[in-house]
This record gives sequence, structure tokens and C-alpha cells, in this order.
Amino acid sequence: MLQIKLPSLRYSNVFRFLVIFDMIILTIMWIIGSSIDEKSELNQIIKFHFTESIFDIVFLSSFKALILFILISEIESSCYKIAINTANQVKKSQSVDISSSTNTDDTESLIDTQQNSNGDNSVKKYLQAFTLVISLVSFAFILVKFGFVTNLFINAKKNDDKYPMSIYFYAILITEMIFCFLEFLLSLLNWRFMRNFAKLVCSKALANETEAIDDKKKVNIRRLISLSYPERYFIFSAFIMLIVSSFTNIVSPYFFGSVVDSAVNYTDLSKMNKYIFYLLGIYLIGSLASGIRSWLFEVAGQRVVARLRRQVFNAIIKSDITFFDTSRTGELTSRISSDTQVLQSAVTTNISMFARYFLQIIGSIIFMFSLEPSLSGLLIGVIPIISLLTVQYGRYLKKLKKKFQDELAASSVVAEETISSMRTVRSFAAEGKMSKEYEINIGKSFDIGKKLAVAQGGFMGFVGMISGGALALVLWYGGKLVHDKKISTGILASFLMYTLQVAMAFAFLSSVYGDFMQALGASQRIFELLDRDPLIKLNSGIIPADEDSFDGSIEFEKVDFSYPTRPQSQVLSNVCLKIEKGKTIALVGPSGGGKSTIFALIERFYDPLAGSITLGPRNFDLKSINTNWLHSKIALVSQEPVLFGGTIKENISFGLNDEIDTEQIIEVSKLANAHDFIINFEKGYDTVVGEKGIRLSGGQKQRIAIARALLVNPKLLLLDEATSALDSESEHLVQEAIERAMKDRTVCVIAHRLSTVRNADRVIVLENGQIVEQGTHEELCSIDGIYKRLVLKQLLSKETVINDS
Ligand SMILES: Nc1ncnc2c1ncn2[C@@H]1O[C@H](COP(=O)(O)OP(=O)(O)OP(=O)(O)O)[C@@H](O)[C@H]1O
Repeated sequence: MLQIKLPSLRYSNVFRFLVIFDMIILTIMWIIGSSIDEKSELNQIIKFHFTESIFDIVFLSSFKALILFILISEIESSCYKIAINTANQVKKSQSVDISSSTNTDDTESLIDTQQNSNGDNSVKKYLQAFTLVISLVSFAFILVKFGFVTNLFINAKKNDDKYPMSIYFYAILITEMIFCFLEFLLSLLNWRFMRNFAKLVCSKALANETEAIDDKKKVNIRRLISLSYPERYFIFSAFIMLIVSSFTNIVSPYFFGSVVDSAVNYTDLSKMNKYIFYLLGIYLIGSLASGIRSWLFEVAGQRVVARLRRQVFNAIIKSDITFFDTSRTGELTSRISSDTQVLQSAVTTNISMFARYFLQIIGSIIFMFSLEPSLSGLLIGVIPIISLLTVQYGRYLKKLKKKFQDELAASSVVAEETISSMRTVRSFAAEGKMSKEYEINIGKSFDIGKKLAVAQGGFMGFVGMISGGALALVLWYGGKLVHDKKISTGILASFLMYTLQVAMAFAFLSSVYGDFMQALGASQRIFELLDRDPLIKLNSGIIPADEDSFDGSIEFEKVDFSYPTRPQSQVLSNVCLKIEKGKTIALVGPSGGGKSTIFALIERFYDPLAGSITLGPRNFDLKSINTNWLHSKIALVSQEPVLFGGTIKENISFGLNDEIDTEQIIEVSKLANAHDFIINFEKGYDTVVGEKGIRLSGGQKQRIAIARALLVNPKLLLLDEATSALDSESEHLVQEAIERAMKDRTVCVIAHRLSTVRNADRVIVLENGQIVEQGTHEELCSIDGIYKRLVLKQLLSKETVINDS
């Protein structure tokens, strides 16, 4: 999405700030209040009473903060999308004057139209209504509670009774009431402010005339987490399980301490047995919830990584050919397999771990405070040191992991190239050299891996040391308090368990954070691939309704071209060329003259730099045509056809979506002189041809490629004659197949044989990217030019090949 700079002081930010501020203030007030008030907060949790307990208000504020925060963010992002879509539509249609519409009612009415016709909007409406309901319900709840408590206060005053709540907690109640009122007010204003927000985004997007509106985003934690958005239901359920298991973790030390206290203080064991029973129940629920949580997160992780792999693969295969001119296969496959794997745990399990340990730390600290504030103070001092260190460590890991994945991808390039060209490697006895090259590359990633290991080990050790130190300190100070009879042994035992939990949670949290940062490093290249906009988009552009709109004819008009990877060397200049319907055009000329480039432009692998290429009698510009449609009308038989690892049948029907029946395949194979050799194989058409057709001879591969082209029944056939010598029998069969394929069709052939050029309707001679001669074979032989020289050279050497290749 276009990165539109939004004002920081905007409605959603104010709302988000308010709910978070509400949560923090309430939690702080609760912790302070519960450590000062003699009523144990713990008892209030266990024995909840509407007019006496206060923790429900704190929980309400925290949950509400979480839900409202998410809702407001979602509403804003829907509005943003709607506004950008509106802007895109305006830009596309250009029906509205951009400069004058930015601040007028036009934008507003356009947004309205877009909102009414958009699916995002119905979601947005529900979210807005939900926001209002949540804030209204919380406000109502707090008002009712306030009413009841105030009533009790008044009665208590009259009757000289004890107040139902301490003054601290009454202050919490009033504070939350004010917050709830403000939140409710803001929710009411949601519609109005969001409408203004959409207007603002739309006008900013429209005003930004020079920049295209695209979907590029920065790579950050938010984007990383957004990968798991489609799995939100799994993750949400897993989170519920996580809250249950964290809760059991938080309360279990309390019961643990109670067991110790009841064993020390009572002669009767029944109280201890009761606590043990509770403890067992808590452990059982905790482990069940843990198991389900882990299963749900794992499934979500697997789904995320599978989807990501599909997306990356699709992004790669939909890229333009220029992209493949600059990328290496091994690197791309490494991105799909290795980089995506690193992300798997980060976007699911790590989020869960993060939330789990975070909750555990917060919960444990709250319980520790209510048990013994002075002991807790000791621990709190350690937290900033670890936090600071963790952030630095995370940054370092992110950088290192990106380098590591890059080096890994580089070694995959060597592996892929070696394995896929094993015959060449073997024939040059280059195994040793390739092995050394791989070793060097893998050595580089290993060196970074070692640094990663040192960083991880060192950091974990450091965190362990700090946690151990904190534990010893707590033990020493706690022991002193027990000795002075200020706290019971049970409280110390509970406290030590909480300390251990917090220390462990910190250690895990740091390591999870490290993993997260590593994933961020690894994800950079993946997002680069996903964000890449192909220069030539597949499956876009017009599909002519009329089948006759392309009859095979094609025209080049003053075409200039150079490859994007080598822009300084012009490969075609001022090429004017007409391929008429039903005619055969032969392209000849010295090697490197630009013949294959002409084919590449007809296939629209690239676009010309200047001039135009038009199709059919209605002169459709090639750039405006849907490329998939184009490729269904044109077939290319190349010099060295590439087959895929499947069966012969699959190879012949390759790329055709409809079910092709075997009869048709046999028919085209017969025409291509392939049927006889195919049925001689044991499995006939179901014979597997091996990777890239390695189990077939050159001539056989060519005949299969011809059968493939015949099955497409193209309007235009592009043929690159083989230069590699086949034995005469095979050559005869291939030649015959080619002649049959060319019959009654528009053909453009890169000719290497005299017989082909003789039969062509027109011969075009290309040299250094320019058409230097054209005419029939006889016409060109009658002038003293390049063509005549080529023919003479071929006749003198008694070869059939005509080009200088
Ligand atoms: N993908 C590419 N990227 C950059 N330059 C290229 C690319 N393909 C070809 N070229 C360059 O473009 C020029 C024309 O190449 P082209 O393959 O069209 O010649 P050709 O006449 O078909 O040669 P041959 O008969 O040897 O196949 C050559 O100089 C070549 O090096």
C-alpha cells in the first residue's frame, strides 16, 4: 500500500492511547492499592464479591483495552483500504480531476460509493457496532457497580459500619468510570472520525500524482505477524488455551505455598490433602490446555508456511523473464524451502510463547506483590537490565540471520547448478572443483552460524546468571524475613517458585525474541519476492472476443530493443517486419544477430524499447493483449526442447488446461513421427522421460516438442531449427514432422537448413540487430550480399547448416 504519511494525532491513536493508558493506570493502582490495603487481593480473587472485589474492574479494563485496540486498528485499516481503492479507481478512470477533487465533495461521494459496494465496508460496520457495544457494556457495568458500592458507602456511614471497599479501591472505581465514559464517547464518534480519516487518506493518495499506488510495505514485526492473519481462528483458540495454562501456572505456586504452610502449621493433614487435590486439578487442567495450545499453534504454523510457500512460488513463476535473467535457480529454491521454514515458528509458536511468558511474568509479579512487596522490589530491579540487553541482542541476531540465509542461498546455487548439470560436470571431471566451491560457500554460512551460536549461548548464559543471582538474592532476603518471623515459610516457598517462574519466563522470552528477530532477518528476501511487481503482468490485458482477431499475422514497426540486463548494447534497431497470414518467414543471419530476440519479443517475454508490435488484421498492440491468451495462440518449438520429468503423455499435453483425450495425443504424435518410437517403449505414452527428458534422444525430444506444438494448434508457429547434427534417419523424421507442422499455418522459422529457406515465402537476413536483406531465396541469391555468402559457404563445405552458428 502506498505509504501515506498520516498525522500522529488522529482519532485511532487517541483511542488506542486511551485504552492502553486506562489499562496501565488501573493495574498500577491495583498493585499499589493491594499492597497497602490489609485485605488480601488474593482472597478477593478466590472469593469474588460484586461490591467488595476490585480485580474484576482491572480485568475488565485489560480485556477491554486488548479488544478495543484490535477493533480500532482493524476499523482503521478497512477505512484505509476503502480510501486507497477509491483513489485507485479515480486514478484509473481519470474521470475526476485529481487536483481539484482532493478536497471537494467528490472524494466524499466516491468514498460513499466505494463503501457501499465494498465487502470491507460490511466488516467495518460490524466492527464499529461491536466497538460501541463493548464500550457501552463496560460503561454500564462500571456504573452499576459504582451505584451499588456508593449505596453501601452511604449506608455504612449512616450505620457506622465498615466500608465495603477501601478508599484506594473506590478511587480505582471512579477512575475506571471516567475512562469508560471517555471510551464510550469516542466509540460514538467512530463513524464520523473514520469517515474523515478515509477522506484524508483518499485525498492524500490522489494528491500524490507522481507515485504509483502500490501494495509495497515495510518489513517489520507487524507485517511478519500479519502472515498468520488467515489462521486467526486457530490462533485465537490457541490463545484461550494459553490463557488457561498461564493462569494455572500463575496460581499453582500459591497453592504450593499453601500445601507447605498447612503441613508446617497443622497437625491434621486434611487441609494439606485438600490443597494437594486442588494443585493436582490445576496441573491437570494446565497440561491439557498446554497440549491443545501446542497442537493448535503447530497446525497454524504449518498452514502459514504452506501458504507462504505457495505465495512465494506463485510470485516467482509470475515474474517477468527479466527477473529470471538476473536470478539464480538455487537461490530461489532456497528462498522457498529454507527461508519460509525459519518463519514458520516465528509467526505462530513464537507469538504464543511470547504471550505466554509475558502473561506469566505479569501475573507472577502481581501475585508476588500481593504476597510480599519488598521481596518483589528486588526482582523488578533486574528487569530493565535484561530488557535492554535483549533488544540489543535481537538487533544483532536479525542482521546475522539475514546474512546467514543469503550465504545458504548462495551455496544452494552451487548445489543446484552442479546437480542439474551432472553430465557436464562428470565429463570434465569437475567434481573436485564443484565440491570445493560448495565447501567454500557452505563454510561462509557455517562461520555466520558459529557467530549465531556464540551470541545465543552467551546471551542465554548471561540471562541465566542474572536470573540465578536474583534467585539467590530473593532466597537470602526471604530467609532473613522468615528468620525475623515477618513472613511464613509457605510464603517464601511460593515466592521462590514465582521467582523461578519469572526467571525462566525471562530466559525463554529473550530466546523467543531472538528467534523472532532472526525470522525478521530471514523474511526480508521473502517479502522482496512477494512485493515485486512484474514488469509484464500475466493474465491481464484484453482477450479478443472474436477468435479471428488473430490470424497468425504479426507486424514489427520500427522496433528498438536491448535486454534490461544489458541496456547499453542495442540488440535490435529499427526492425520493420511483417509476417503475413499463412506464410512462412525464415530468419537467417550470423550468430548473435538477434533472431531469437525476435521470437522473445513475439512471445512477449520482453517489451520493445521503441516502436510497436501489432497482431492480426485489427492491429492489436501486443502490450494490450492478455499474455495467457497470446500463448494459447502461439507455439514455440526450440532448438533444444525442454521436457518435464513426467510421462510422455503429460509432456505432449503440457500447458493445456482442458482434459485432452488420448486419441488427440496419438494423432498429433503420428503427425510428429513420434508415435512409432513411443509405442516401442514398454509403457508407451505413460513412459516417464526423466528429469528434463534425459531418458530420450535429441531427435525423440524434438519430435515430442513438435507433437506438443501441434496439439496447441497454434495460429502462429515459431520454430527454431536444430543446429545439432542428428543422424540422417532421425533428421529425416524430424524434418518430415516439421514440414507437416508448418503446413497451412503461419510460421516464422529461424532457419539453419538450405531446404527450409528455399521453401520459405520470404527470407529475412538479420545482422547486428538490423534487417540487412529480405526477399525470396532466388531474389537474395541474385544479389551479392550476406545471404549469398552464407549459402556459398554452406555449399562449399557441403553442409546443410546455413548460419554461422
Ligand atoms: N537474456 C539475455 N540477456 C542479455 N543479452 C542477451 C540475452 N539473450 C541474448 N542476448 C544478447 O543479444 C544478442 C542477440 O542474441 P540472439 O540470441 O537474439 O541472437 P541469434 O541471432 O538468435 O543468435 P544464434 O543464432 O546464435 O542463436 C546477442 O549479443 C546476445 O548476447
